[in-house]
Parts: sequence; structure tokens; C-alpha cells
Amino acid sequence: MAPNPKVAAAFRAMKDIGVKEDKVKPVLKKLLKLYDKNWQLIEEENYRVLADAVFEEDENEAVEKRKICNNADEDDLEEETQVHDEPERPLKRLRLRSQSQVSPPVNASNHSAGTSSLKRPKVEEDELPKTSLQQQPQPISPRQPISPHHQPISPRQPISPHHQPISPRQPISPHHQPISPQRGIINKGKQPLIPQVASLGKRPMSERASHAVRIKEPTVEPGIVLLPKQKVPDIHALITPKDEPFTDDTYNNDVSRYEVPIAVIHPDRSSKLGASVGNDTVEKQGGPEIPASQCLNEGNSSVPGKVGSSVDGILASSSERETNCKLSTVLEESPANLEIGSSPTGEEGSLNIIPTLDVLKKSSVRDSLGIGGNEQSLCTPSCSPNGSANVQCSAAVSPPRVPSSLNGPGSDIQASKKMNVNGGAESEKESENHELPNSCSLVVVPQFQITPSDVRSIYDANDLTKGEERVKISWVNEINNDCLPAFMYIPQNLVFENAHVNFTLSHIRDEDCCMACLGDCLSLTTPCPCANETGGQFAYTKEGLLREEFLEECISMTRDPQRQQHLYCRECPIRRLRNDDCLEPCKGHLRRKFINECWSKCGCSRNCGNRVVQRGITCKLQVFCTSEGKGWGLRTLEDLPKGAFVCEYVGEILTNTELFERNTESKKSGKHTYSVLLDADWGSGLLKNEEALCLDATYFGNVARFINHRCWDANLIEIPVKVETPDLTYYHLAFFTTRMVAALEELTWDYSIYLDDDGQPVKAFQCLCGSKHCINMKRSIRTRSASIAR
Ligand SMILES: C[S@@+](CC[C@H](N)C(=O)[O-])C[C@H]1O[C@@H](n2cnc3c(N)ncnc32)[C@H](O)[C@@H]1O
Repeated sequence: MAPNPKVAAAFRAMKDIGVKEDKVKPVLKKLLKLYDKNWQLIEEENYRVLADAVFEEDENEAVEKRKICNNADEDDLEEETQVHDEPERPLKRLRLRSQSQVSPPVNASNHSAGTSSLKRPKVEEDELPKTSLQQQPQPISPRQPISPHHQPISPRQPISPHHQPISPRQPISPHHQPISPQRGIINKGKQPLIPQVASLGKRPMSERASHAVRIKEPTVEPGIVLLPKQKVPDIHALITPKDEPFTDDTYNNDVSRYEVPIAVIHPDRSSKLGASVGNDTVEKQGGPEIPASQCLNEGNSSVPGKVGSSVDGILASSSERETNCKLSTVLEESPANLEIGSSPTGEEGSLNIIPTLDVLKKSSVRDSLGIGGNEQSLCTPSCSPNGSANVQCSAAVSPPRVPSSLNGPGSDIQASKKMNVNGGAESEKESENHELPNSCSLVVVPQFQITPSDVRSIYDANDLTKGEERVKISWVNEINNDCLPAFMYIPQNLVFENAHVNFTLSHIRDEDCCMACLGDCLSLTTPCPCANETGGQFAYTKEGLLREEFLEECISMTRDPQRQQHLYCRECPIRRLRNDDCLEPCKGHLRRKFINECWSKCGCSRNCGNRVVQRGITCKLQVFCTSEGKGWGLRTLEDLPKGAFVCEYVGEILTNTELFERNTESKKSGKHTYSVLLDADWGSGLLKNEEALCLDATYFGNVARFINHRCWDANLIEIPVKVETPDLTYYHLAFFTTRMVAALEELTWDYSIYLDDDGQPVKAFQCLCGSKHCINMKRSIRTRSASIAR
């Protein structure tokens, strides 16, 4: 009988790489069985899966042989040696990436790195960062490629070095069993095979979810731009930014520049806050009955948009903290806290996914970030008249160097990170830490003169994200010699210390996710339960934009005073922080519309249209120095349609108490920081301190920290997004365009600045937004659901 042409082709392909038919045959049989005769999966990438499986078989055999040899008598030493000297393979799997590609010989470590390739057939291994190759990540589920550094951690426990990494074969939940090759193939009870693992060049969406903290040495492109003014990476860099129209009709030059420290909770001046609510639909949750006349209604302001909530100011600012501040860090090496425990029913699986940050006490991180007592940048490039730039670093500052969260408090050995000159992070062990005043978390950071190469390691002008995002984000300064302020780029929120961010699979009720869905939920004729949050219709269109109606509703809720609805806490977490004898009543938190995205408990694919924010930034953005004196800003380098997702506000997840402590200290130093409250649900019940959360992007953050304020008609709106937890104490804050935004326009967000509170203990900034709605006067700042300032 003529051989099956597919079989023959497979044999040929294997023969091409030096594998004999008799080796291929049994493996192919197994694969066909395993893949339910889906040839497509086997043929993909020139039979990569097959080749991997053959090699795996080979390795297994070798291991078996080794075992036998190890048990053999000493006399058999010679024979044993021969067994160890595994014959050189014709081609190892790393060479199989492309048929035409000739790969270099693979060394021993690479060889072992291939052992799990059956589980990750399509990963482009030569694109993996070195660490990945060396350490061989063990995928945990099709959607959660967690690095081996990831250590499970209990949601409510401090991170501990004793946490055991999860077994890659541990079931997550019976509901997660893929049911077709398209959704992952069960590999005999092992890990599902993932036919379509994206290469790291395009990071899989799952890596974007907060649980998927990627361990990656940031790659620095050859030819890093050391001097940003000299070598601007983008053609747009020399083009005058197309800012939003500057309608400076109310500008008051006499107003001095005010600075607003972050999240300062100041004594309430209720007389100034007693505004009425715009309508009678204000929701009170068990709180004292608040007459409409006493409720906040910033909307009554004659100026639209001056609608800061009555919540006392969480005021942003400060790139500096006092020495008592605590800072925890998770960089690339830090473990995502993944803990999956399953009950017999599989329903108790719990994923604690956001890494808890280790604590760095006192000033070391502040110092290491170069945000010490004075507000200097790490470097000062200066320009000569001929346009060439020099970097002058006169201040003795430390390079970014932060402790690993792998070591919990009390750990004797601290793994710390220091940035290497390539912008990567090197692990190092500090076996001794007696010099440290606090053995829990301090890292000694020697002071030394910063060199140009250190500067380069801090910010690559081509990509300030250091490879953390799917897209590069450049920065330019065409205005002056300033470098970017020092901060650590993180692509997803990280827990600072005490915040309770608890994701459990069982937390998500079956009826609130779409376990039965396949593929793209947006193509369903009847929307799945994940659309319930948005009234039975998905928030997104098939084009990946926000649905017009939903967007308009969100916009009008924030811009239209009459539609502002507030929730009132019975005991407002902000008020609780004060040592006042009597607790002041809550001033209200803007009621928000949420987006609910599909997540791990959903059966849909990771390309499902209801997964937008979790995929991360996809548009071309650039950080630039604004010409109006607002400092740095963010702009788009491409036209963005209305309703497009731009980025998420990413920072450290702090409790309100922690933020208060930070700000009390930053107030002293008069420095600035950046924060937003996650208060969308604050009025709905009695929150514990550790449940009242906020994001602070002062030290760790993403590009969103550069988004400047614009009064009322900003081109971005922030919308809360539920991804991995229905618990609204934690959610993502995502920015979407409110209208079509042209390339080079600055992206702005209405911080909800409240203008008329003169008595604040901190100074507001003089708004230079240029909007015709801008009052542009000395102002105080208040939060609605999120407020920010520097
Ligand atoms: C979150 S930061 C935005 C990025 C900031 N411009 C920077 O250079 O890092 C907020 C701070 O930027 C400045 N800023 C933002 N919007 C502004 C505006 N409309 N006018 C003047 N300054 C503004 C204020 O100093 C504010 O405290």
C-alpha cells in the first residue's frame, strides 16, 4: 500500500534534519493519537512539534539509559561513560525555527532547555531572553506562561522564600481543560499543548494580565541613543508637537506655580465642600442621609468640568520620599505570586497573581532611583551650540538598584538587582547584610559617580519601557536639556506591601464568566455573561474600540455635572486616616461604569475581542517635553480613532494608609509623586484599611504617569476595568480616547481639578492646559475617583 503522503512528508522533513524513519514512526503515531489526527498542528513550522517530540523521546531514552548505567556496577564505568556521551544530534530543536535558517550549534544548556518544548511548540526560542533559555520557564496553563521565578504566594501573606513554585502539571481547575486542539491539547494529563504560543516579540496577551509578570532581561537595542537630543529616534521628534488647541483666554500670569504633593489628605473644609448633588439619584450606602443641598455637586459650577469630587484631596506629586518611606520592588526577576490550589471539585483554585512587593525601607530605593533630597535628574545632557549633546553627571547618585521580592522580611540572604549597563537587571546575592540597618529589606547602595553608560542604562531614548511593552515607547526633549525623571518602568500593577489583592478562581462565579465560550466572544449572536456588566452588550466593538454608546455615557458621566452620581462611604477610608476625634462624613466618590473583560476562567481564546486592556499598549506613543511648561507629556505618533484603548494607569498598589504615609513624608520634602485612587467601589460597604487601594506611579509606573491634565475636554477618559477579579476594591484603570486624536497630539486626561479650595495645605499647579474651559488659577485638587498631580 502506498504510504500516506502526509506520513511520507513528515518522514522526509525529519530526514532532512537527520532523524531516521524508525525513530520518527513511533513518535508520529503518538502525536497523531494525541492530536486527534490533526495534521495541521504536526505540520506547523516544518514539523516542529514532531521534531521536538522525537528529541524528547531521544532524551527520555538517554535518561533511561543513564539511570540503568548509574545502577550498574563500578566495573561498568567505561560503558557508563559511553552512555553519557550522548551522540551528537543532527539538529536540535533550536535549529528548527525555520527550515532555511542555519542555526549555530547548541550547547549543553540549550539542549536541556529544549526539554519542555513539546509543551511550547511555537515559542521562538532564539527570541527568548537569555534567562529564559537558561532557566526554562514552565508554563502553567495555556494562558499563563509563568516564569520559573514565579513563586506562589498567599494573597494575604507576605511573600516568602519558602513558597514552592507550582508544578507545571498541577491542574488549575477542571474547567480549564482545553477541549480541542485549537484551545490546547491535553498532553496525557500534562500541560496542554499550545499550538499557538506567541513569540516574545509579540508578547502573548496572557503575559499582559497582571499575573503574568515576565522575567526578562530587558533587551537593549544595538545603537542605544545615549544623548536624546542628539539622536532622536523618530522622525516625529523634530516636528513641532501638535498639542491640543491652546485657548488661553483665562490665563492669569500672576498665579505662581503651585506644586501638589501626592495624595495628601488634608483637613476637610466642609464649608467649601458643601455643594449639592446634581440630581436626586445620589446613592447613599448606609451612610447618613445627606441632603441634596449638602452633597457635592461640582457640577453646579458655572464652568463645566470643574467637578472634582468632594473626597478630600488625594493629591499627587513628589518624585521624592522621606527616609521613612517604604518601597517594595518587583522587577523582572520577581515572582508573580501564583498559587493554585484545587479542591476536589477544582473550584477552590486560587490565583494570587499580582506579585507582592518586598519592602525596601528608608531611603535606599529613593536613592537608587536618584530621587533624593534634591530634585535632580540622574543626568543632565547639555547641548553645544552646534547641536551636539553632552551628558554631564555631576551629582553622586546611585544607579537603580532594588531588592528582589524573592526574599521576605527576615531573610538572611537578599537577592538584589542592579541595573547593568545594558539596561538589564543582574541578580546578585548578598550573603551578608550586617551592614544593613534592617535586615528585612535594605540593600546597600554604594554611592558613586554616574557615568554616561549608567545614564544609558536608565533610559533608552528608543524605548523607555526597556522592552516591557509590546511596543517601543520613545522619548524626546526638544525643549531643554532635561532627562526623564527617574522611575522604574513596570507594565502592570504591583502590590507595594499591604494591599489585599486577592484573585481566586472560585471568586468568579460560573455565571459571571464564559466557560462555555470558544474563540471570540464578540462574534456571538447572544453576548455571553461577561457582557452583563455593560448591560448585556460588550463594551468593545469588533474593531477593538469602545462602543460609541458606552463611551458617550462614560464621558457624559464625568463631564456632565447633572449626571454625576456619587457613592458615600459609611466610613470613608480617607477620613479614617485622620486622628480627628469625630469621623467626618464621606464626601462622595464618583459612581463609575465598569468594563468587564474575559479572563482565565473564560473559555474564549486569548484573542477574544473582549480582552483589550489586558493585551497592553498597542499604539505608537511618545513621551515628550511639552512646550507650555507642563513638564513631560505623552503624545500619540499615529492617528487614533475615537474609543481606542491607549494605556492603563500602572503603578504600585498601595493601601490608602500607605499612600497617606508616603504623602505625609513627601509633603515634608515638598517633592512630587503620582497617584490615583481606586475608589470606584468605596461607597458600597465598609472597607478595611487594606482594601481601600490606590495606585502610585511615582517610583514604579508606566507611560500613563506622563499624561498631563486638561480641563474638561481632555482627549482621554479613564474607565475602570475588571479583569481578574469581580472584587471592585481592585481594578484596572484604562485610558480610552474620547474622540479621534491626530498623530502628534498630546494625550490628556481630566484630573478632576477642583479650583476654589484655597485652604489646602498643599499647593496646586497652575494649569496650562490651554482648554477654553480651563479656569487657570490657583487651585486645589480633589479626587473624583482618581486624581493626580505633581
Ligand atoms: C502625572 S504628572 C504628568 C507628567 C508631568 N508633566 C511630568 O513631567 O512628569 C502631573 C504633573 O504634571 C504637571 N501638569 C499636568 N498637567 C498640567 C497642566 N495642565 N498644566 C500645568 N502642569 C501640568 C503638574 O506639575 C502635575 O503635578
